[in-house]
Amino acid sequence: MRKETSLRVQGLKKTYANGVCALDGVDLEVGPGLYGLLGPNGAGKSTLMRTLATLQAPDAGEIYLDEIDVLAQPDHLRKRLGYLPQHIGAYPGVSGRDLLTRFAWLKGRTDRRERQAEVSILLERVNLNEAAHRAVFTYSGGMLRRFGIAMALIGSPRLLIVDEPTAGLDPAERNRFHRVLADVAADAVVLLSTHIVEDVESLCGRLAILAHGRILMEGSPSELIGSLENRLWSRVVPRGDELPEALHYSAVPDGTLAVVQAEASPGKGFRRHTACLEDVYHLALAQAGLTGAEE
Ligand SMILES: Nc1ncnc2c1ncn2[C@@H]1O[C@H](COP(=O)(O)OP(=O)(O)OP(=O)(O)O)[C@@H](O)[C@H]1O
Repeated sequence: MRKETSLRVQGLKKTYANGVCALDGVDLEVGPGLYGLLGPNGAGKSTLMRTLATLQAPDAGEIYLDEIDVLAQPDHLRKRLGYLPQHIGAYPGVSGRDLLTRFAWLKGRTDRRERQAEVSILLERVNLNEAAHRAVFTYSGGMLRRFGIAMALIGSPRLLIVDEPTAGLDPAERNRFHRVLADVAADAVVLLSTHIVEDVESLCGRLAILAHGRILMEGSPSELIGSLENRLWSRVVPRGDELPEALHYSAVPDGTLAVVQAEASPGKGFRRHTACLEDVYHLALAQAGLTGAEE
């Protein structure tokens, strides 16, 4: 039986040459299953993902995979890593099966029969069997993302890093993609970076909220949501009326829904609001003195 994989990060810091501090002392502990990394644009998610994938070095901090020091021994992680970046390049004319076969060869699958068998299993797993003969550049956005997962899964990685995978996917493709990820997470550590709160709420056993290069909150969706129980109120403010100060606002057909954090009702027209992960996300940003997207 495989030993359970775990990833541990301590005090990770990264400041780019232009002076932007993208990681400001990140601590994380991630076990098997799907772990969500949620944060606004510019929070430092991709920097953290690239650093964990050993594609760039941090200025300070430590990364351990299964108690092995990754910065001292990057090959230990690389041999066990599957990485799906934000963008997959285009490969004109090459079919899905051929491209995957080439990547398998590059990853050291030198035995032809084993390579072919692994490629077939992966195409099946991401539901691309029927499109395997088609050129990859004809794939839809969703098919491309699933193809990316198949590429990342060559060699059965124990750590899969997935950077903002569902942007631009229609609901059916998003669901298909989620099922593939959940299936992979059954026996690997999957780190999913996104700014789509619903993806994390429905998929991830644990999550961290990152902003300005710092972890603001960490826990399971139910723990984090539970901490807001009976503390939220909401009111639909008709269009044109003055908005109350609120944790966050969203457009609804009759005007604007204002969600407020308060121990007792903040005023006329407010009702108890059932907390969801989006409320937690906004609270984390508000407590850090931030709102929505960062400059
Ligand atoms: N190579 C780089 N050189 C200089 N600054 C960079 C570089 N890469 C990222 N940054 C800056 O570092 C900060 C964090 O960027 P990063 O891409 O890690 O955030 P993110 O959370 O992935 O954002 P997004 O959701 O928009 O992709 C941003 O302010 C960004 O402009």
